[in-house]
Formats: sequence, C-alpha cells, structure tokens
Amino acid sequence: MPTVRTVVRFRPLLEKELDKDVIVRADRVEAGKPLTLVKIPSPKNGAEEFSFAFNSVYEQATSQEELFTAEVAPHMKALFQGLDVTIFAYGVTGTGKTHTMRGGLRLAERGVIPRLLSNVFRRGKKITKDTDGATMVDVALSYYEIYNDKVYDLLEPPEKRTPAGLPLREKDGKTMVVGLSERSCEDLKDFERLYIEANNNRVTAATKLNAHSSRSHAILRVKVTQTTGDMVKESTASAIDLAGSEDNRRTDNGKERLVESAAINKSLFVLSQCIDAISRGDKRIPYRESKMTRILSLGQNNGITVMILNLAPIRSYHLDTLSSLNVSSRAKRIEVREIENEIVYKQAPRTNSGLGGISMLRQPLRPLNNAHNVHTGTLAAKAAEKAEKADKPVKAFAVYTDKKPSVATRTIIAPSANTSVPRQPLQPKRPSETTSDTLPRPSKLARPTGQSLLRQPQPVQIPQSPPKQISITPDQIEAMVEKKVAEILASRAAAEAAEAASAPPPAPVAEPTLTTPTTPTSATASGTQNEISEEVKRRLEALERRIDSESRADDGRSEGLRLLLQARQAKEQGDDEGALALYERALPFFPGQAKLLGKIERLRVKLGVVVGDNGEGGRVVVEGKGKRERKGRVSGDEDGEYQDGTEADIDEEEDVAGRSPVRGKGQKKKVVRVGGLEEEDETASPRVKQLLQIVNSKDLVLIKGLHGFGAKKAQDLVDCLTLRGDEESGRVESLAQLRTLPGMGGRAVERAFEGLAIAAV
Ligand SMILES: Nc1ncnc2c1ncn2[C@@H]1O[C@H](COP(=O)(O)OP(=O)(O)OP(=O)(O)O)[C@@H](O)[C@H]1O
Repeated sequence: MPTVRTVVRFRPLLEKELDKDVIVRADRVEAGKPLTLVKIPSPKNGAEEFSFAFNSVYEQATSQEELFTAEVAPHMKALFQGLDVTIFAYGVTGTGKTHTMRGGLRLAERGVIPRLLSNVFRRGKKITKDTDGATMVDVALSYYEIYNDKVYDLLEPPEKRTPAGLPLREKDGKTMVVGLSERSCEDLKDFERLYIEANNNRVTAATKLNAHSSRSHAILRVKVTQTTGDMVKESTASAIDLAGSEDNRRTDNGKERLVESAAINKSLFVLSQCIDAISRGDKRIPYRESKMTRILSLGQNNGITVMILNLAPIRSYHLDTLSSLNVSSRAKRIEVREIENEIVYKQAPRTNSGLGGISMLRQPLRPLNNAHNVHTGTLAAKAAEKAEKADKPVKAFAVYTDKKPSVATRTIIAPSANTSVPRQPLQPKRPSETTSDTLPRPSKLARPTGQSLLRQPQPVQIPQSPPKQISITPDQIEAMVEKKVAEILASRAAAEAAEAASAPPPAPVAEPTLTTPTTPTSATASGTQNEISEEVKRRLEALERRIDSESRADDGRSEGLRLLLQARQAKEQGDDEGALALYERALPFFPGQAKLLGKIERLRVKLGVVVGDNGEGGRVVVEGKGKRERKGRVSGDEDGEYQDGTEADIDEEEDVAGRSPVRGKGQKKKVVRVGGLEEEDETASPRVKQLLQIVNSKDLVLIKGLHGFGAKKAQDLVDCLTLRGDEESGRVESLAQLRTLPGMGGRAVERAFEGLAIAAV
C-alpha cells in the first residue's frame, strides 16, 4: 500500500520582506499536538481564515537537517528494503523548492538531495561491511528534466538534445525513458560532480530556449541495487524539484510561457490527483496520466511519497499560497468557517476588505484553486504585475550548483563508497533551476526582471487598464482557459465554469476532466473512467493542437476577450456597474453567448437595471432569480469564488440553463422530513432513486442542487465518482454505498435526501 505524506515548509523572510506582511501561520489542532495546520486569511475577507491540514508543518526556522531528519531519513530504511521513495518539492517560484531539495554549498545548508545521497552511501557501506562483503550496494544516478512535456537527459550536454526529447517505452510493465543515461556513482564526490554538471546542462539548455530552468521539473533518480549472490534487490529514491506553480496571470504571458504553463499545469494537476488518490488509499492511482508520474510509477511498488509544499508566508504570495494549499491539501482542507455560508456572500460587495492595503488591489485573480495555475488572464496579469512589483526573492545562498564555474570548492564530506554500479534504466530526476551562489536567482524569463517573482497578491489592476497587447491568439487564450477550467473543476473548486466569460469556447466545462497529458492513459479499466480518460485526452489533444498551431489571425474577438477580462476584474472589485457596462460592450463580439448573457442579466437584476429581453434573443434571467436567489446560493456564483477556491468567476451555466429540479443549496426552506431516510434506504423508494440518479449523473449542476451541497462538495463527489469509475461501473447503487464515499457521511446523505423529500412534498 503506497503511502504519502504532505508537509509544509515555510521559508524565512528574505531581505526586504517584512514581518508585518506575514499572513500565513502554522498552528496545531490542539495544545500539545504538533504543528499540522496552516492558517491563512481569506483574500476577500480578512476576518475569515482558512485552515489547511497537513501531516506536518515546518516553520521558518526549520533547518535543512531538521527537515531531512524528520521527513526523509525515516524512509531510508524502507528504501533499502526495496521500496521506492519519492520526494517532491512543490510551490510557487521563490518559495524555497530548490533550497529544500538542493540547498546551499555549506554543510548546514545542504538540502534533501545531497543529504539523501550521503545517507545512501553511508548505509550502503555499512551493509557491505556488516555482511562482510557478501552484499554489494551499487548506486546509479539518472537526472532528467521534463520541459513542455518532453523529457531531456541532464547528464548529457544540451547539444545532444533533440527537439522531441527522449521517448518513453513500456517494458515489463514499467515505463522507461529510452536513451536516458545512468551513471554509476561511487561516493558523494562522484555525485557532486555529476550533479553540478547536470545542473549546468539544465541552465544552458534553458537559456538556449530563452526559458528558465524553473519552468521544468527536475528529477533526480537514485537507483540502489543490492546484490547478494544471485539475489538482486533494486529500489529507487527520486527527488523532484518541481516547476514553479505560479499563477500565470501574474506573469508575462508570452506564447512560449503559456505553452510552458500548460505543460506544467497539466503535470502538476495529475500529480495532485495521484497524491490525492494515494492518500485516499485508492486502488487506482492515475500515475499514467502524465509523463512525470508515469516515469516515476508514482504510488506503485508500495512506494513512499513525500510532498513538501514550500510556502512564502507573506502577503505578496497570498493568492498563490492559497492555490498551493488547495492543491496540496485538498483532502484535508478545512474551512475554519463555513465559507459556503451564504452570509459570507451577502456581505457587502466584497470590497476586498479584510486584508486591506495593497494586497487587495490585485484581486481579480482568484486563488487558482488548485490548479496549478493555469491562467489565462494575460492582460490583467501584465497590468497587475507592473503595479505589483513585488520583490522577488533572490537566492540568498550559494545553491548547490548550477553554476558552471563555481562548484569547485564544494567540500562535501563524502562518506563512503560503494560498489560498482550497474547500469539501469532511468528514473526521473529533475533539474532544478540552478542557481548559483549568491547571485540573485535567475529570474524567470517570464517575469519582469531581476526579481524573480511577481507574486503579489496585490489587488487588482482595475478595470480599465486593458493592456492591449495580447500576445496570443484568441484560440490560444481559449485553449488555456479551457484547460484551466478543467483543472479547476477537477480540483473541486466548486465554482464552475468561471472562465466562461473569457472563454467563449464551447467546451462543456462541467466534466471533471483530468487534465491528461498526451501520454497514453493507463489501462484504465472500464466504464466511466475510460470514457473520461478518452474524453479528457481528446480535449487535451485538441487543446494542444490549438496551442501548437500557427497563430491565427485575430478574428476580432481579441477586443471582446479584453472586455470580458476587464469586466471580470471589475466585478471582482465589486464594481458591478462597471462590469455590466463592460460585459455589454463585449456582447457584440459574442452574440448570443449564453454565459455572457447570463452574466449580463444577473448583473442587471442585481443592479435593478433591467430584466427581460436582452435584445439578443437569448435567455435571460428572469426577475426573482436575481439577487434573492443568488444570496441563497452557497457557491458557484461570483460570491463564492474565493471561498471555493476557484479561479473563475461564476457559473452562469446553471442559471442560464435552468436550475435543477432540486432545490438550490442556498434556499432556506425548512426541511420537512417525510419518512425516515433509514426506511427509505433499503427500499429504494422513488426519492432514493432520485437521489442516486442525481449522484450517478455526475452532473455538477444537479449535484450542487442537492440540499447541503456546495460547489466544493459537489465537485468532490463528482471527482470521487469519476476516479472510481472503473469499479462497479462507477455507479452508486444505494444510499449505504453513497455514505461510504469520502465526504459523504451519513449526515450529508441524510440532508440531501431530506431536501429531496421536501421537494417532493
Ligand atoms: N529555508 C530557507 N532558508 C533560507 N533561505 C531560503 C529558504 N528557502 C528559500 N530561501 C531563499 O529564498 C529564495 C528562493 O528560494 P528558491 O530559489 O529555493 O525558491 P524556488 O521555489 O526553488 O524558486 P524557483 O521555482 O524559482 O526555483 C532563495 O534566495 C533562497 O535562498
């Protein structure tokens, strides 16, 4: 049974970062217990605080040694017993991933990777000694990066790379990277030499592409082979410095960067799905859905996975931090307050009060809930960025390498040596971005200069700054939006199709799409799972075709998209009137677009401006459906965005398409219980059937309409049903079975049932 630990590490404040800007804190469930909670205020309402649970939380002062001792060292024994150990560093650029994995040159600053190697060599040596030489331990390294979904060998010079990267092949049920080199490693000095050289390769290659190495996943694979006579035991430790998970809306989104982001987001999304699946104990782990997880065989071999979420605890990372937290602790997320509570929504037009100050300005972007960032908002991003100008962290220490020249002096104490090393297939390894010593970390090209990060949860750039220069075509924007939506949905962020406005695409946002990489899917069994995988693949392929295709002439929608984005920003800032005006101006560019019409109508109703025909012949929300109803909704509407952790704004789909027959969650009707659920359960009454039918429809809108369901809960259920798709046809056959699903305790089922009962009455 594979296991996973998800832990958080706060990085200390860097120069120029102030204590007063610290907004994230570690906490305990109760006095005397270890730190396992991360608390962070809501971006929209500072009085509200979100809480996320992890296996462990490490505060700023945590040293490299402490982290290694607590989170990695305990698994070394298992590694030598034959289990695979995989350690990821996840987080936004500048939060300390590279520091955590690679670390600095000084002994105390060495990160997980050199410590891991040191430990491996030491243990290997000891085993050989303890067995009087009967057991030989060989260590071999592979180090590769995955950039734009292509695999490149970092142990080979960049000149040897081919544009297509290294192909994958299945062999004996395992995925191999064809042609990936593997180097025998005798001791720590050996490792150091290889590692530094490889990191230099990574930087050089990235530079040639005018990219930044942080935009790739760097995967170091350490293969440990223990040979005793004829018996060979092999296991691997993989250490992955993941690509930054930042919000592209806050970066310079050139076409290349968007393509990069699409690849990064896709793989990070699948990774989070795998982590979730492992932590839930699912039999099926979707590791084949992305190249990285597939090569790693993540969650197989009873492996142990440790996900270290790196966070910068300051305000300028607010939204990105929320996004990361959402992704990393999905299964454990806890809302300190009922964020789905309608009251939250009713409050004044979220003027972004809470946090006050700067941080609020940049609210147009929602916490990407999870989705590892994908974003579309090119325009807003640019504008916002300029305004933000956050100080980016600079590497404050000499990083364990990357720098061509440097290195020479690293004095790492090399413990022992091992035997020779056999050659073997690959394993992932990821070149992290390198960096060098004390120099400021190479800023991501995508970002504005010098400082590497732009993150600043800053407030929005307001509506009217329409940075006109869209560097990508509408189709590409559309494609990215579509992808984002998929991720958002899948990540359960409830809110649904938010991107709608910006994405006129037809894509039925609703599916819990697994952003599948182009790679083949695993042998997903039957039924739903397969269908979904196919559907996801189909969509992804379509997206990728679009992204890769030549830029097409702007068909005139650029202007419309720009207006939509501005409108969305305005709305997020509480400027409903401005938003309405902008949406109306955008309408001619998307005549008849249902989602857009829905937005306009809702705003009209809300502002008391109008109601009725919109002149487009499209459906409009009719009186009585406006404000009143919106208040009652728990999520899925603009007001719920943040609470839901969703990035997009709204869910016009339901409103436009008509509500489900079941009552909306927000509606405060009294529950009149008709007949005990207990009785109904076994008898499969019409109401039970109706409930199961809704559940099995996997229709977000319908499920959200169930009593007691919010957007998140609905999405969780859909995801859960999807993931178990191949089992039992993915259908839930009884209420008892429904109760066994994650998040569907007896009370939840009862409430949903009661809601139906009322409806029936
Ligand atoms: N635990 C820590 N102690 C001291 N400094 C740290 C720590 N974590 C991060 N830093 C510093 O913060 C800055 C950013 O860290 P780092 O480069 O590791 O981030 P990153 O997440 O790897 O970013 P990128 O995605 O750009 O590679 C660096 O200057 C680094 O030295």
